[in-house]
Amino acid sequence: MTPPKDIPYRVDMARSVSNSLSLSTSPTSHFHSPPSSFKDRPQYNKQLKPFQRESIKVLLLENVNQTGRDILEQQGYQVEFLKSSLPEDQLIQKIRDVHVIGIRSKTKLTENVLKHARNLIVIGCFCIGTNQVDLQYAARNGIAVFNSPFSNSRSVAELVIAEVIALARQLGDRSMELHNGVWNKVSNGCWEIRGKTLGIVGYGHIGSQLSVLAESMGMSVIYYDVVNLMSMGTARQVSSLEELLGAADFVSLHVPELPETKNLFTSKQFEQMKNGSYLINNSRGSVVEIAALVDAMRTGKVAGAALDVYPNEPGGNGPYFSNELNSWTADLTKLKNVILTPHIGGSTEEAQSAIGIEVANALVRFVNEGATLGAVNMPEVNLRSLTLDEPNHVRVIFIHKNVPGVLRRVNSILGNHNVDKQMTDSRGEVAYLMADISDVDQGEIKDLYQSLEEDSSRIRVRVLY
Ligand SMILES: NC(=O)c1ccc[n+]([C@@H]2O[C@H](COP(=O)([O-])OP(=O)(O)OC[C@H]3O[C@@H](n4cnc5c(N)ncnc54)[C@H](O)[C@@H]3O)[C@@H](O)[C@H]2O)c1
Ligand SMILES: O=C(O)[C@H](O)COP(=O)(O)O
Repeated sequence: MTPPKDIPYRVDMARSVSNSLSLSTSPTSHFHSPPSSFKDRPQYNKQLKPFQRESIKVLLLENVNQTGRDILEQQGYQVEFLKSSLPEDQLIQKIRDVHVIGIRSKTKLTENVLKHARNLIVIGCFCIGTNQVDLQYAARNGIAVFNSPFSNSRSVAELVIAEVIALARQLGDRSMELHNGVWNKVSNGCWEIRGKTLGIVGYGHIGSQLSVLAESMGMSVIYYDVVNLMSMGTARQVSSLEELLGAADFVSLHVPELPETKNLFTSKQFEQMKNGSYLINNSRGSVVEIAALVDAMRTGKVAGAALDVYPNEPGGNGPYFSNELNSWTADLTKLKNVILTPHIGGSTEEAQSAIGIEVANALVRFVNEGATLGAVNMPEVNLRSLTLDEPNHVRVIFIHKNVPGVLRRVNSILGNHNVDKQMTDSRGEVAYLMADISDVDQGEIKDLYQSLEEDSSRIRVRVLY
């Protein structure tokens, strides 16, 4: 593995550089050991060096909204912005030096990519889903991951409502025909949605929002979820997916990508659906086996489908939706009453603007203050504002393996100073300690840092001053 060059310390713009220590890496020092085993990593071999906010390098992929870019640039960070995601080899090159990366649903931050990220401290998913990131690997290497849990939920729910009506009225086909000069006025197989039953699979942020909208348009709503939930309005939770499929005229999927939701819909589930019902998938492409859907539509079992997500999706805009990407593409695109959209469920001005603000602010709080509130892979730890303007105040962040004896050792190190406040929490194998300490002379910061670095439980140390 490649060595880390810098560990981002908080930059205190008010402090003169001459007051600060500096951190540089020897060419022989190294980086994280294979995280799964938490093997001892070679120790960092460096001198403390504070760097300015301007030292923080941020890579934003996939056209992250301007709101998020503005927030990060206003901090003085170096922000590189790209409109699309990157293939793995290019991503590995780019991720080597950055401290922060912002992505959306396309960029795969696998172990193979992350192990090259020698300076990375935080990942921002400017979307809801985090399935594209190896969250465990990131946590075990002290890399926090943030997302925006519900800023695009309403946008997705509204799209589903549009799709329910569009499928019921075969709008896609009629529009396509007229674009091709064909007048085809039909009522056969076209329906009102009033009084029809919508079956929602996954009743979380999006599913429950959809429930409210559907009821307000006169639909009956049933839902299936693996947890017991409070129903919105007069919606009713059913006890099995099979029960839902046997009763719903429209089935809409809103589950996350998980091992349990992979191919949740295969020929068995299509068989269980009502004759002439409709399927809508705005969740993840892995949830539906498309070849089975194609079969179910050819037999007429399913009367229409709207898909926004696919097993393989292109990394950027262009003529890439072909059989090369997914072998069933040609079959699917020939079917009648199939609405295909390019993963735009959350793509509205409102959603993208809100996500940009939410995730960028979380990144700034983490980089500048170490706060992990809202992190999806780390314990949530926060302390009230830093008092670094006061002389000799330091914030210590110690991300470590969740094993016995660490607090005793760490507190004996911190106890040489005055611990003003401290918080620690753990999540699985990883624990996060944050402490504000005073009575620390500038000359003592290096020793403090190195003592923590040398602890066998250490995943990552940051000293903000
Ligand atoms: N198309 C898009 O642009 C778009 C936009 C936003 C989100 N999404 C996708 O939609 C998913 C759902 O979003 P959300 O915000 O509603 O998530 P959420 O976490 O709020 O809700 C998901 C619900 O699914 C339930 N669930 C999990 N496994 C299940 C299973 N096997 N069977 C039934 N229910 C199950 C959970 O208990 C939870 O209630 C996201 O994970 C994301 O992948 C897509
Ligand atoms: O997870 C999400 O929020 C959606 O899938 C949207 O992803 P996107 O930001 O890549 O459009």
